[in-house]
Amino acid sequence: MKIGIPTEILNNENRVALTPAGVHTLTGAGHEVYVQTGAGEGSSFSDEEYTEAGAMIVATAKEAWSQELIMKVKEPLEEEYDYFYEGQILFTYLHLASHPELTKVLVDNKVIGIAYETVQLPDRSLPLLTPMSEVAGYMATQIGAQFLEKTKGGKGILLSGISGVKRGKVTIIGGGVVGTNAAKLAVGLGANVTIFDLNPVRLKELTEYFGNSVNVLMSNPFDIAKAIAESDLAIGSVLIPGAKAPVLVTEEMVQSMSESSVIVDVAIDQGGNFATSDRVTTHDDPIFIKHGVLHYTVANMPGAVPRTSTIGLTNATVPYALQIANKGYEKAVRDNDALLKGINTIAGKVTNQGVASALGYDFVEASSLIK
Ligand SMILES: NC(=O)C1=CN([C@@H]2O[C@H](COP(=O)(O)OP(=O)(O)OC[C@H]3O[C@@H](n4cnc5c(N)ncnc54)[C@H](O)[C@@H]3O)[C@@H](O)[C@H]2O)C=CC1
Ligand SMILES: CC(=O)C(=O)O
Repeated sequence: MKIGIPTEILNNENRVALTPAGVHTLTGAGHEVYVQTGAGEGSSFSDEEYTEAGAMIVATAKEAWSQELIMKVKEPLEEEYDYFYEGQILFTYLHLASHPELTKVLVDNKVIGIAYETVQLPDRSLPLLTPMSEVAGYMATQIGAQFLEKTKGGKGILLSGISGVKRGKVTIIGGGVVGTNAAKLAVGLGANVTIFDLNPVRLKELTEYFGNSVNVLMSNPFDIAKAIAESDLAIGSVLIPGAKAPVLVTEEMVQSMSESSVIVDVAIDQGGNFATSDRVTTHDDPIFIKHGVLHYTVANMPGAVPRTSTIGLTNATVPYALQIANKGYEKAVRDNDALLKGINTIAGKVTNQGVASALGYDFVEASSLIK
């Protein structure tokens, strides 16, 4: 199969969909990989390294986009919509529930949109989201700690505290991959950490994992309101796969936070968990202030640590890309239910229940549209 790797064009998106090692695996299996010149630069992979791994370097985005299978990192931007064509296989993060225009263009052009974030194993885990969630979880605490510094606009709190001075409070809503990694770093810094989750099994796992170093609580509006009011740093990491993110922190709760506290709404890529997260920010200009609280709502946080993220992403995606390329997408998804769950659009239909409900499309089972 012919595989295209365009350069990412989102603000400070320095990741690329494949490392040279990933290219080597695909070309070794007999596929042709076309990498747009410079696509790996942000992750410190040169055109020469891609060539050595067996890729062909192409000069333009159009050439990369005109292949059969397009592998990307982020959801396409408006400037890229003209590259869509009927039957094209697009394998990338899509987050369609919060992107109605992109959904319409994919549907109108009958693109086969396979979203990394909805590929789901039988145990309900999300193997192509997990590596970037690990990154974003660690970053959420790291970034939150930085923006609590007075020089960055924060209230001037050191999360660890010092002898004789109390430590900072961190509240994490959603104890999945992002939430757990955010908590690991916050505990490491010595903060007073509370995690909320709704799933009793997950609550038990978190309690066993963290012991007494974290307060693990059942998610409900009453206790979330109390925790948020006392938080120096609040992190949003609740996901319902495919669907628009649930808003669990109301505007009133944000108003109850003290001046210059910090919110990092990691779930912003699906719309965000805070009622006040009304815009997506960029790495160039990551913060806005509402009710005196700093909001960080960057939807491509791992783009800031591209070397780690590109390698982690490629490790996860290549086995699936190989199945699509070796068998063709129809047989690949028939043989692998996890990959079937990744299909969000096909033949002009929306095939993810969460996306269909969020955007008002009829939901059609992907399996009914696969030969
Ligand atoms: N902004 C960025 O750059 C990035 C954003 N993300 C996003 O972060 C979000 C979280 O991702 P993961 O941690 O991988 O998901 P996950 O599926 O591992 O975790 C979600 C957790 O939310 C819990 N949950 C569901 N409903 C809840 C409720 N009402 N209250 C409390 N908890 C509830 C689930 O039980 C689960 O433990 C996703 O939207 C993902 O796309 C991930 C990576 C990068
Ligand atoms: C998950 C996602 O959208 C990202 O890593 O940018």
